[in-house]
Amino acid sequence: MFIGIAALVLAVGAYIYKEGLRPHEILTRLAGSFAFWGATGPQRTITDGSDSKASINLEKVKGGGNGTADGGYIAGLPSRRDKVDMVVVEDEEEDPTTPTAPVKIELSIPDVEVESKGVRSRKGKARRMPDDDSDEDLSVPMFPALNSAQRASKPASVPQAPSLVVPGSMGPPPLPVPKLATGPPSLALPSFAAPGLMPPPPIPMRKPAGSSAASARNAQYARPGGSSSSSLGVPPSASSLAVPPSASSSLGVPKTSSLQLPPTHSQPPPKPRQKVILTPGHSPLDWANHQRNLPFVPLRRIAPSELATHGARKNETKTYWTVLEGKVYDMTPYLPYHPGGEKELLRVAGKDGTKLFNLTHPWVNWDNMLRGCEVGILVSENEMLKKEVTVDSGAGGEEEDLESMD
Ligand code: HEM
Repeated sequence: MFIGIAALVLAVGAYIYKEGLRPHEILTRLAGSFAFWGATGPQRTITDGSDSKASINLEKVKGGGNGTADGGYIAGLPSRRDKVDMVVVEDEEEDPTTPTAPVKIELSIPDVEVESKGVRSRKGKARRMPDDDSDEDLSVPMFPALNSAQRASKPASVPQAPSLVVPGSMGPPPLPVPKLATGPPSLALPSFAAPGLMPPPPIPMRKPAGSSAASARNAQYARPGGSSSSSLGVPPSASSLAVPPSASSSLGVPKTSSLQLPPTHSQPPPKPRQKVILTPGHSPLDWANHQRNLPFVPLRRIAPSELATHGARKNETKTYWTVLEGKVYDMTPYLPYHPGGEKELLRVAGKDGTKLFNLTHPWVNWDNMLRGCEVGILVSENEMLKKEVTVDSGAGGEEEDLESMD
């Protein structure tokens, strides 16, 4: 009896020392302990009168002299917390001071959301709660509570039943957690329980290629025969980082190097700029000023045959026309202002230049730039013939019809 009391006092002292409790905290916990031990019979029943958020925090108060590592019984510390943190069950046969009868702790908490993860014995082995009358996971979490990494590695807990029974002698099967020290009582905490010595979080594993949405997106860039860039998840834009063949050969990089990204043929290599040196006074700003001073030309219908007479060759008119999206422009005054040079501009003289224009510089606002150069709209030969018939029959003027078409 005396030894038992001494051991109890030692355990309490060690517990207070370990927890660094202040006097008022000790009193609070003691009060909780008395309330817990005040239960009668071998079964300890803790009932929270409230109907929600009631919980119990069970901690060891008696046993081998330290808080968690070696022996001792459990102190129930009812509190208003949301979770049951731990239930530590003593191995009865190792502590002669405790009754030999199995001790059952029953928590009767109606309508309480209790999250429990497991039961840890005095030797540190976590035990699963035996299947109760329900198939829910009733195990209580170990103390200290699992860290986020440990929680993540466990299956999600299910809501707890209002009644929680912890048999003292017949514990649930052990959980795969590190074993606690079983030597003489000491204040040494197990590695996973020591503050600041929590196991590091698991290293995030990179998902295998092909399983993620990103790799699925990259799959569309994969070459037909399959390429290393798709399996590595390298976006096609990264191909610009590849060593060009000429450089790699001069650097002595073997062409079959696995480090070299495969060449992509999705886009042709960019052409070097072909801007010409314009004669002074022919800058874009000069053209803007010059365009304002161009004489107004009444718009009219123009057939392809007439357009062809304003081509680069066999041109007696000495004016050069082109068509952009159905509009006929006399680009003669613009020739010396064209940043790409007269020669390039004359490639579309006498024909529709829309396609070549858009292939070269689709960003250029031709409609604005050539507004003063517009001479008419392109119509087919048939339409020109019809119109001539109409004009001959005296049904209105040609220019009026063109305006109504606009
Ligand atoms: C007919 C109306 C055209 C207009 C109003 C026009 C206007 C322009 C303008 C404003 C630029 C400078 C673009 C810039 O700096 O970003 C330019 C550049 C150029 N244009 Fe045109 N252009 C025309 C037709 C053509 C055609 C038919 C060709 C034939 C391929 C052509 C070939 C070029 C070239 C090679 C450049 C130099 C591109 C560069 O800066 O690298 N242009 N043009």
